[in-house]
Amino acid sequence: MSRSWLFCCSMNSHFRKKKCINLIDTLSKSYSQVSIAGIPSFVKVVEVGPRDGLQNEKELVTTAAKIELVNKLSLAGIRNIEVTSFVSPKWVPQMADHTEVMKGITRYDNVVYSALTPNLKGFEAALEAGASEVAIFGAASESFSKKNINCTIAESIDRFGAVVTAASRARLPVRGYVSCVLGCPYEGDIAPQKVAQVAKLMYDLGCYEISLGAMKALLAEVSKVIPVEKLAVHCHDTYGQALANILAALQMGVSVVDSSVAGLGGCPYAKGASGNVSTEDVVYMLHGLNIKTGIHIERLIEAGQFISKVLKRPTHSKVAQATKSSL
Ligand SMILES: CC(C)(COP(=O)([O-])OP(=O)([O-])OC[C@H]1O[C@@H](n2cnc3c(N)ncnc32)[C@H](O)[C@@H]1OP(=O)([O-])[O-])[C@@H](O)C(=O)NCCC(=O)NCCSC(=O)C[C@@](C)(O)CC(=O)[O-]
Repeated sequence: MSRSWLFCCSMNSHFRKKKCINLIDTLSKSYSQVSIAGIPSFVKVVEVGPRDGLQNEKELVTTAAKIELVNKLSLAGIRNIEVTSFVSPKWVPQMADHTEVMKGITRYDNVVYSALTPNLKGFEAALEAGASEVAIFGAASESFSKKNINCTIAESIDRFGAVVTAASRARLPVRGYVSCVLGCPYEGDIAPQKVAQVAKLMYDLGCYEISLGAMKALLAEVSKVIPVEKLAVHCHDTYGQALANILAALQMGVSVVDSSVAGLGGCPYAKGASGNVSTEDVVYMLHGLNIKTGIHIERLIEAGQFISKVLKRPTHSKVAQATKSSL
């Protein structure tokens, strides 16, 4: 397999571009002989790049570039895109243009355009701007909750309750995030039982899906209180373990994976947390496992190249790097 790859990389530029993409497909298909028991046949990929990926950028990314990124991701076949967050611009200046971005994107019927909403004020603005889904975001760590949304876990559940009630009235689905599921940058280890407790509170409020950092022990605990088909995994690649965790989660029956194009991202209130796992690498692995996603990897790589150029930095996606080095 690696020999074919090297061969591909030594071909002339135009031919190489097309060929390498084809080779990605060929390589992916060749994995289809590898069967792993219990993994799902389709995975829903939730693209968080425009929100989680960009929120921590110091230099303001233009509204036009954000809109173009979302449009490119829609065209790449992504069906769930987290477009922005309706949070305080004093807390996250990069997301201050949430309304313009949400209103400026081209909408496709079969794509869900979601936004983070920490409280009722954020929810009302997201609804007015046309979000098709919202997400509330809590934490399994008291310290992180305080740093990130300026309230205790118990207070956050009260605020989220108000958002879920309003969303239900407006018939908008609500997704729930639990941060710090594999440890907290301020508190260190977090017990899986604590994660399960917070996840259950959010699930009981009415979230249709709960997104977690992945890991076997953790999923075993949370899936005791929430059906596994209602769980999603949201991995940052801080320790280079994201794909391994995602694979472990797939084997445990999880079929929703969050990721960020070009591996953009990091939470501004999580010290040292590097980017999310890149969507290109996740999709490449999934296709390699013969799991369907509906995503066109070539267009996805182009979307990643677009935003990396805007940010003037190389992509973090290994698949995009490998493809680019052969262009
Ligand atoms: C939650 C608050 C607002 C509380 O912040 P606060 O200061 O406690 O809020 P407040 O209710 O006291 O209001 C203070 C000011 O904020 C305004 N305000 C109040 N709410 C909003 C709103 N929704 N939109 C816009 N403005 C708002 C409000 O109107 C007021 O304005 P002022 O009178 O001073 O001019 C703040 O802490 C905040 O915005 N935090 C967001 C932090 C954030 O976005 N973090 C990153 C996302 S989480 C993440 O990345 C993790 C995740 C989800 O990806 C999963 C993972 O990777 O683990």
